[in-house]
Amino acid sequence: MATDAITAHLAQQPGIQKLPSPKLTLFVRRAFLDADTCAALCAMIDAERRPSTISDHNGDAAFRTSETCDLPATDPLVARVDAALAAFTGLDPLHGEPLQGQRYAVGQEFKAHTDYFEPNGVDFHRYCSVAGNRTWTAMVYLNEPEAGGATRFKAVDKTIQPETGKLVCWNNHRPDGSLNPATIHHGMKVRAGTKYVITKWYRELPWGW
Ligand SMILES: O=C(O)CCC(=O)C(=O)O
Ligand SMILES: [Fe+2]
Repeated sequence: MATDAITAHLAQQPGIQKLPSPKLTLFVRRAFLDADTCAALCAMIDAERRPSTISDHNGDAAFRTSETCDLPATDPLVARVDAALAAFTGLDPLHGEPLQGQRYAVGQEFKAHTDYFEPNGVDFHRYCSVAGNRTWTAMVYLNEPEAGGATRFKAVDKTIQPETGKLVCWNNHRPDGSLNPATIHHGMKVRAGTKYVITKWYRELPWGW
């Protein structure tokens, strides 16, 4: 589906909320996943985590301090969540990167960044030569840390609080197809407890599954 068709499809989903901003196409759907599914995903993330990485290193070793888990697409639960994300968003599952989990302990964060790859960045070819750049991001909070851990979109002055099962998705491009710097967002420091999310990024072209 074309970008505009995805936006229209999302806008029709039950329970959807659209950010009222001309600068950023972003949707929130509370209780997208049930608590049992979220808990099972948290356990998978706990079992297989590794330090998170970034592209285009900027010299700040503390830029992304969380841990990441590559969730196996062959696992029935992961496959069900993947299919639910594709159906809800209308995005082509073949254009999706493998689903990932992210875990933030107290003090961990992912500083302000965009999810697309900078066309002039040193890592662009490495990450984008096969499937192109990222199009949409879908993220689901799997739990509620006791304090901190919100996601802040500073360009539109919007802060989203973690809530078990809450889906946030946004278009990394503007309606005219250009990359949208207003998608800049910060996974803020967890102050108490642990934060878990899943992230699903979609590409311009098939991922090559
Ligand atoms: O954890 C968050 O709130 C944001 C995560 C994020 O931006 C990412 O993984 O790209
Ligand atoms: Fe991000």
